[in-house]
Amino acid sequence: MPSIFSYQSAEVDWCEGNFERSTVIAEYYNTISNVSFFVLSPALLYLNRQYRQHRALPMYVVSCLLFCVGIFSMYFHMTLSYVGQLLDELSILWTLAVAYSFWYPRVYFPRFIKTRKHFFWLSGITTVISTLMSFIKPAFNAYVLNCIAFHLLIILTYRKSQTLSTEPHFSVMVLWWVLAISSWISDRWLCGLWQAINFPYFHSFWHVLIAMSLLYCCPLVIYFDVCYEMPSFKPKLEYWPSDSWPIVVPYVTLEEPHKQC
Ligand SMILES: CCCCCCCC/C=C\CCCCCCCC(=O)N[C@@H](CO)[C@H](O)/C=C/CCCCCCCCCCCCC
Ligand SMILES: [Ca+2]
Ligand SMILES: [Zn+2]
Repeated sequence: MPSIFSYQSAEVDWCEGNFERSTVIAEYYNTISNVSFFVLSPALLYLNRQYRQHRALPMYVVSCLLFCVGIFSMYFHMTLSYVGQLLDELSILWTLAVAYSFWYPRVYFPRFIKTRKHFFWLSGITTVISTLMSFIKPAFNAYVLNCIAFHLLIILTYRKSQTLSTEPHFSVMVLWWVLAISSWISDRWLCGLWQAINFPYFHSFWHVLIAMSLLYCCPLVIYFDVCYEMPSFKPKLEYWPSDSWPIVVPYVTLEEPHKQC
């Protein structure tokens, strides 16, 4: 019986051929494309440094977890092991749980939850139970995670409809997310077709595209947090290196005077 650490012991195998470019890395492009997460987390911390000064704990914890997502995803695609798959999925689950605990809007708390501390406990208990359940059918976990991402998108859509000033930024985030999820589904469901045309690389595109959508999603979460939870500041979306460049990285700065959200 193979060990849970052994190569190819995972329930899923992505479309890219195994060991085609290396004898130690099972899926070469799926492994190296996770570098996107190693760029994403320091970029978030550096660009949103003004906000980080006021919300140090959430920013450091989420950035560290995103870095861990990159490490575990690399390990998974390198080995295609059962442990790798669970580490990959559980790191995503815990990152989402921590982000929800810190930033989920108070107005959408269930009726029986009165404070963020109570919400923290609710998220913690739900996540521990989900972690235990994730061992039942690991291949199913990814679909649940994508449903949580869709829920996050709905929450952000409600928030955006209340503060129209984020309009183009929001649309660009949705565009990156649609491209990302289309790549993930293509790789999962249409692998035969991509292998027939000798282009089975859509899962590595997913890694880059979901990191791009997170580059837009995180400043949006920060923007709404400043609007609703930090009344003495006014958030402003800025773009690095400059507004006029074709590809930009958004971030949030804080202005002190009156609030207009
Ligand atoms: C101020 C900060 C707020 C941040 C909130 C966002 C928290 C995001 C949490 C996790 C993101 C990680 C996603 C990358 C996964 C890459 C690893 C991977 O490819 N895993 C696959 C197997 O290799 C696995 O099948 C993937 C399963 C699906 C995961 C779904 C993740 C959803 C991420 C949410 C992104 C939001 C984008 C914006 C649109 C609403
Ligand atoms: Ca494969
Ligand atoms: Zn992956």
